[in-house]
Amino acid sequence: MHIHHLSERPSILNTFISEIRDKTIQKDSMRFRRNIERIGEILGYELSKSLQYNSKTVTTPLGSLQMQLHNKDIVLCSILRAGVPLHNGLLNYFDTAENAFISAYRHHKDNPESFEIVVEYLACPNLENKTLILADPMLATGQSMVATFEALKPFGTPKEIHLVSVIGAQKGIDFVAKTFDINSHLWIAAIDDELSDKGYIIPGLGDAGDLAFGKKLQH
Ligand SMILES: O=P(O)(O)OC[C@H]1O[C@H](OP(=O)(O)OP(=O)(O)O)[C@H](O)[C@@H]1O
Ligand SMILES: O=c1cc[nH]c(=O)[nH]1
Ligand SMILES: [Mg+2]
Repeated sequence: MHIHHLSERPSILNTFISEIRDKTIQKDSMRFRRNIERIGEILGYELSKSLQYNSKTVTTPLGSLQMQLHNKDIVLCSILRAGVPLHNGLLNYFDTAENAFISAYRHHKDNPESFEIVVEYLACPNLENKTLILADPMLATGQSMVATFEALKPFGTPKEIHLVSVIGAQKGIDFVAKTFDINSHLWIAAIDDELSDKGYIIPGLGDAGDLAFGKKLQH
């Protein structure tokens, strides 16, 4: 898997990452969602440099020219709930993409430190020969990404796969790198070293779904 760690080189991206991490600024949920969306726009722009382009004729009022434009074969799939603002950011740029949504949540049985990933809702177009972008802002253990990938298999074989994430733990990245094809890509804004016993990224940012949409009751 090709790993593109985009904050390795400082840019305006760091401002948005610092705001979603900052324990005071992140409490403004509208700003939190918008920052995730802005990061999605930046990750989408960087990802776009690796897509396939074809020469197309563009006609202006004064003449015409050839331009390299990307194939409109993208399926954008995000994992509910925290994936929604990241999805919106990517869709701002890949505005003709087809869309897929999947729900994956951590179900804690008896022990709060152990959980399984439950996939319940899935709406997906045909993936055969498409460019699949899988988006989830947090890549902690990597289990949600892998469970999603498994659930999407009956919908066809994409010609290329791009994972997009905001913050990842090195352990989770190593796990997904083992599962996904060697030619797939991970576009990630920041990589942290640690994962807590409860599967939280350290220093991370906390619970992205709760910060974007509010606390949920466990059921
Ligand atoms: O890499 P993993 O260990 O699988 O963890 C990452 C998952 O955790 C978060 O979702 P969460 O379960 O908190 O659901 P939510 O979006 O509804 O808050 C996040 O959005 C990922 O889907
Ligand atoms: O640190 C983490 C891990 C999983 N999900 C989150 O929202 N945050
Ligand atoms: Mg959550």
